Amino acid sequence: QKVTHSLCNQFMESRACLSRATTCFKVEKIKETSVFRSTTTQGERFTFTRMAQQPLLSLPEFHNVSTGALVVTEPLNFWGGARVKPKDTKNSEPVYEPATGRVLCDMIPCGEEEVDEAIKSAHSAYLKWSKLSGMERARIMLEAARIIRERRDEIARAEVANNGKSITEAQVDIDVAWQCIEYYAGIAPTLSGQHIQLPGGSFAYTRREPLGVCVGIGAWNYPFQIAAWKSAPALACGNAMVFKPSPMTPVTAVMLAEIYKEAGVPDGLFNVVQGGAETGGLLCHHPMVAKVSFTGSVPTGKKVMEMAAKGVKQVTLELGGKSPLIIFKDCELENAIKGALMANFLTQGEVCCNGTRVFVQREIMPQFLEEVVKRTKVISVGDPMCEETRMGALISKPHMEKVLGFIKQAKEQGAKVLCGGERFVPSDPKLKDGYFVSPCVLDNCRDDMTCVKEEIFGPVMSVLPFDTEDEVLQRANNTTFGLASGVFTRDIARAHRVAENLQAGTCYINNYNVGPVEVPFGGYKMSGFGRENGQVTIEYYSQLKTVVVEMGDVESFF
Ligand SMILES: NC(=O)C1=CN([C@@H]2O[C@H](COP(=O)(O)OP(=O)(O)OC[C@H]3O[C@@H](n4cnc5c(N)ncnc54)[C@H](O)[C@@H]3O)[C@@H](O)[C@H]2O)C=CC1
Ligand SMILES: C[N+](C)(C)CCCC(=O)O
Repeated sequence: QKVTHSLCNQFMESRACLSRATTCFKVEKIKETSVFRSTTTQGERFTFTRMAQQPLLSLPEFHNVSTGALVVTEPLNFWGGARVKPKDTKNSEPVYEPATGRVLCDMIPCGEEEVDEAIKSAHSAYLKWSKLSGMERARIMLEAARIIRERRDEIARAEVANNGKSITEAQVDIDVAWQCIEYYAGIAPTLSGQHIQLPGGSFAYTRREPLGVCVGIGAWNYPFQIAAWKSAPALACGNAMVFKPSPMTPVTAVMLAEIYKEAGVPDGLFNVVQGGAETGGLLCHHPMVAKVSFTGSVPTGKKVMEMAAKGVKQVTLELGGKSPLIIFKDCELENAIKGALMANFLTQGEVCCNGTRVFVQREIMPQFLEEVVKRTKVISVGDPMCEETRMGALISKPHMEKVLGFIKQAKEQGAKVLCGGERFVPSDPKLKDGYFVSPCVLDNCRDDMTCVKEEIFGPVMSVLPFDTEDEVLQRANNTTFGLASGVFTRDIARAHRVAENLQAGTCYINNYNVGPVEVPFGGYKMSGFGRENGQVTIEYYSQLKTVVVEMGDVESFF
């Protein structure tokens, strides 16, 4: 209510201010884009965004929601500027709150007709949005970033209820989301081409143009943040987007859609369709889609690429990893220990770039293990809505069982569990059916064990001893994945040499899992291609047109 009032006031003030100035400004409301444009008597154009032409869209009130209390009943699809009720509820699937195992809402997948409607809605918005200048797009995006900042807590709480991660982490995720939108808003006005001089006064220039309708397909580990990482560069370049969240986390993407709408984007610019593999397939095959950006597993990534290949659509793939973290004996041990914990236990270990193969130089192994185990044992696992909690619940019961299965298999293959690795039942009775696993450190690991080769996507750190730099580099690179890597050492030359020789899209030196939005993120090898974040991502959401201009006569051979 408070927000609604303050924005309405702002709007009324803007209108009042403009009507006071009617002698110099002709005000015209451009309905479709929700951008108010005014022309001065001198004919200069002045555009500003604001926005609330109607009472603001209602976001569910998540402010004080506690674990076990939220039930989501509003439709979770969004296109044409509004939430859309599903046409057919027959394939509905329950969505669980990971911390309690209780049903939070139903995920009702979109069928062919709905996907088609969403894509057509995106296309009509694209035709308007792509004609705005970068500055005009930027203003609206900055407003979206501001609204996210203002609603950080309620979005974070919804994310916690749906994903199970701790509120502290969810708040950071929401911050990263608005920072990403703010960052690309800053880049939007800088998009430009080149001017090339040719003989006889002729010349050519290049224009950076959008692709059209882009599809985003998200994973369940960072639901809101992934939607922002994909939509921000897409929108900055002048594209529209249809986003499909994971069927396990359908709740927060639609909040982003409402926020973009409130900020002033044309209806249809950012749409949400719910569904799983089938809906994803419909999106990838649709002839009006120009690009697919996917985050998820390697097998699904391959399918997405195959489907996109049929329509020669561009693809960005953010896939899994089994990243190495190399800790040399000359490191600052305290930081290396903190780095190893950050590399393994964020979001209950469900992070694609986690450094889950921790290579420790043999001489410092005893001190390293002692400290890491001591600190892992005191990680507070429990109610993810509590500020004190540091680790919440895994995404689903089957996923929890899969993670526990990996740990069992590791033991059978000779690994030693130094701590954790069991289902954890918090004392609070409402959490007794939650999907909690105590964070686990595995010793006595070998490179050929399943826990060292495969992505577990749970709170499991595998520790491996090494002796020399050459040996550890060879072992670290002996994987089909290549998303991230890390090295802890005080030797500056070694740090850069190791970074150069690790086959991965990111190498962290003396830290791990920091992800400022200014920095490109993406994989080598089977961890995918294309990048998210950073300036370079503009290249993945735009195309270059060359315009050649003849200033003389045509020279013809004929
Ligand atoms: N790179 C990353 O950040 C992530 C990696 N993973 C890995 O993947 C494993 C399985 O997790 P899932 O969520 O089941 O990943 P997934 O790869 O099956 O699903 C990711 C997204 O793709 C969609 N999808 C599934 N099949 C599709 C198809 N045929 N066409 C188009 N879209 C399709 C899903 O609905 C979801 O939105 C995890 O255990 C983990 O190892 C999972 C989540 C994130
Ligand atoms: C951990 N962080 C935020 C740096 C990267 C998350 C990427 C992902 O798993 O989708």
